[in-house]
Amino acid sequence: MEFTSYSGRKRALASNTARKAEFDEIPTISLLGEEEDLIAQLREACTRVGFFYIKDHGVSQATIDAIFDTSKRFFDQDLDAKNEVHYKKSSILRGYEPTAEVQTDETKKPDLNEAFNCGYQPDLDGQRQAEEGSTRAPIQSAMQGGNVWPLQPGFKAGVAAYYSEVLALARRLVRLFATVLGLPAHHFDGVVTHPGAMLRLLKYPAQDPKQPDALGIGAHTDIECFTILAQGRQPALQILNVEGHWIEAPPVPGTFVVNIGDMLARWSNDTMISTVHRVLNITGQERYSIPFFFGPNYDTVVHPLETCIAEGEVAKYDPVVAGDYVYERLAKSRISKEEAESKATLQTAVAV
Ligand SMILES: O=C(O)CCC(=O)C(=O)O
Ligand SMILES: [Fe+2]
Repeated sequence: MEFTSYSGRKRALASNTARKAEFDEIPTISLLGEEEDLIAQLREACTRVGFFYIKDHGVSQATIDAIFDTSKRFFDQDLDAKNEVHYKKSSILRGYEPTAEVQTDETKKPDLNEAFNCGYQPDLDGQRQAEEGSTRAPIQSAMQGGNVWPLQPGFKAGVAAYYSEVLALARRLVRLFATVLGLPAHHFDGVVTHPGAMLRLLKYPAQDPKQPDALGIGAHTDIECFTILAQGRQPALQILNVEGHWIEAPPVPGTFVVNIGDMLARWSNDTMISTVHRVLNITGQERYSIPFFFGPNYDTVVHPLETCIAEGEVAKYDPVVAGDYVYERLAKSRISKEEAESKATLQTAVAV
């Protein structure tokens, strides 16, 4: 058996069922660790597994509990209220995704989850700084546009509180990852000022264990640089390890799951690995989760870093504008090719 992800990579699949992870198969890393040790642990996790838990991350439990509560109240509304912010009303695929409208794995049925997506806007960023006038010509990307917000009282405030805290954590991870890649810690600071960072609220129904062709979310690799995932109480996330076995990544109180996405794999010339994962919720109960997908400012040109190309090696990927890459990948599992092609802003000149 084989699985081909959107990035074109093929991965071997040994079987279709998941087993419990062996101790240390998905490492847990404390962010309070001493810097040198922390970098060594992150290097190991990012280059060998692509998935790990972080603890002592600094995001308050009260904020996490509040966003899960906000999420539940959003999904509890009737379909008409949720469809007011349907993602097809947004030019950049933000808003509400009803169940079975997104097909992440083309070999399976559409995903069972319902979702709500929103992206960066300055009032969600507690660390925002006035930007200095840039001298370079602006690069347009296909992700130009804004969020859509439901009318639900307290929704935006609840999202903003969580988004701001998790964004600060993401910027901290960016500096640690820069160090892991042999760069100065502040190397990426200038390209994460208004980052392509998408927060996604997810609700998975309890699925029929006898219908394995429909998944909560089909097997995939994430699009952006890395994901910080808050899991609710139900274990359902599975990751495909290097031997081709599905292993469970259950929720662990006090932790987030962090995984590397395809954009950072490209940027690091595959030094960091983007690991296939899926959600199969056969717990008999509804499941909620909240991933935060972090990437650079959408106008950033991402091409393999010199420090990641060893002597005698070549860059494995062509340059991409971050926003174009994200739009193209989101569109692939959401809208028809014709709809995507008719989008005027997609005619972006890639100036390198
Ligand atoms: O819900 C989860 O645990 C994971 C969700 C996920 O993989 C995604 O939205 O990309
Ligand atoms: Fe994912």
